[in-house]
Amino acid sequence: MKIAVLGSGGWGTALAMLLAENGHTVTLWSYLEEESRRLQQTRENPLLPGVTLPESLSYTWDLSCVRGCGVVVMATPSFGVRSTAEGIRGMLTPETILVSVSKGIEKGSSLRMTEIIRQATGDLCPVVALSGPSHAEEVARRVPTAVVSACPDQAAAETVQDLFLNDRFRVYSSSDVVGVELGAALKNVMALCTGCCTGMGYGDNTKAMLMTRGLAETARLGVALGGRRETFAGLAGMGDLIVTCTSMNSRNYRAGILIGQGMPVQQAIQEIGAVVEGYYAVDSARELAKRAGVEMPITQAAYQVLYEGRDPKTVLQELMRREKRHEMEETWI
Ligand SMILES: NC(=O)C1=CN([C@@H]2O[C@H](COP(=O)(O)OP(=O)(O)OC[C@H]3O[C@@H](n4cnc5c(N)ncnc54)[C@H](O)[C@@H]3O)[C@@H](O)[C@H]2O)C=CC1
Ligand SMILES: O=C(CO)COP(=O)(O)O
Repeated sequence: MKIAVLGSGGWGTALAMLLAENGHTVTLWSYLEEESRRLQQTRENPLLPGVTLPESLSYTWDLSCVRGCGVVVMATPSFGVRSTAEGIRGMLTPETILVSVSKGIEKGSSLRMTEIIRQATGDLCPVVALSGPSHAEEVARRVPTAVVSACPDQAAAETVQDLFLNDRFRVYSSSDVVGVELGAALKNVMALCTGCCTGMGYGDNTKAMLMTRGLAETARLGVALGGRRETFAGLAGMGDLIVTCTSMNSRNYRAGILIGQGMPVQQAIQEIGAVVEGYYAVDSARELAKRAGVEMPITQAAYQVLYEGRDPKTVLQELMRREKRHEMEETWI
């Protein structure tokens, strides 16, 4: 299969490697010409240390590489998804399958990634979300990993499942694209929160509390927006939450640690040197929650720290002092 991967950050590069190793003809598109030239010359991506890119990969910074591709993988940061999708409109056919691997919710519109792609490309092709606990650094090193391929069009989800599957990358299929995409976007917010508490010197108890209650509020929003409750117990929900809130590979978790240690938010994001999606998602998630009438106290707390400059210790104290509740009093898995 001829495949274009759009976005040569850590994740786009790791997935292009995997698809090339699965025998596909893969072109890796970079947003910046110099990034593409550097990849071609060095066959290394500094975001994936110690990894050599396969010889069979092709590189370009020209979006017309999508012409004639059976599958196009959208792997830019969430804020670049709309413009990249608009750039390939007119080069697709109804048979093309688009795969979204970006994790976020668009600022302003509060649309999920597959919704943006469908809108920007004229709703011509099926759009599959591929998500789950999968740090690029580990996938590139062939560490056994499992993800989920989600689309209401089951045939498209299964085509993508087959393309990516191999003996170190296991892919499940799902029809719950809403649940899968919201789990992906919100776990980044929770990783910023758990990182922040780690940075402030709190321990494993605090981390487990935020992860568990964070998943509860994520599922509450997801179900209100049409996702399935069970999805949040799966790879794109609990699975990705675990990997992102516990790994030093996580950009969100590491940014949270720096913020918890007292570094200003923008400086912490700069310091990470790769996209910190939770920063963008928190604003849109808060907006979605408001519209759906869903309570999301941890997301709200994250917003106050990230956008209003409030002291994280005070915000955590306020979370702890909320009115007492029954644990299972609301929608839960
Ligand atoms: N890195 C990882 O382990 C994983 C990342 N993801 C998701 O994949 C997406 C991409 O993440 P990474 O590869 O880590 O990002 P990254 O930060 O490594 O790479 C960003 C890339 O985007 C390009 N870029 C910057 N602005 C752009 C724009 N306006 N339009 C298009 N491209 C632009 C940069 O040139 C760079 O190549 C994110 O949504 C992330 O949440 C998902 C699973 C794993
Ligand atoms: O989505 C990811 C792992 O599944 C990557 O998480 P970070 O963006 O926090 O590194």
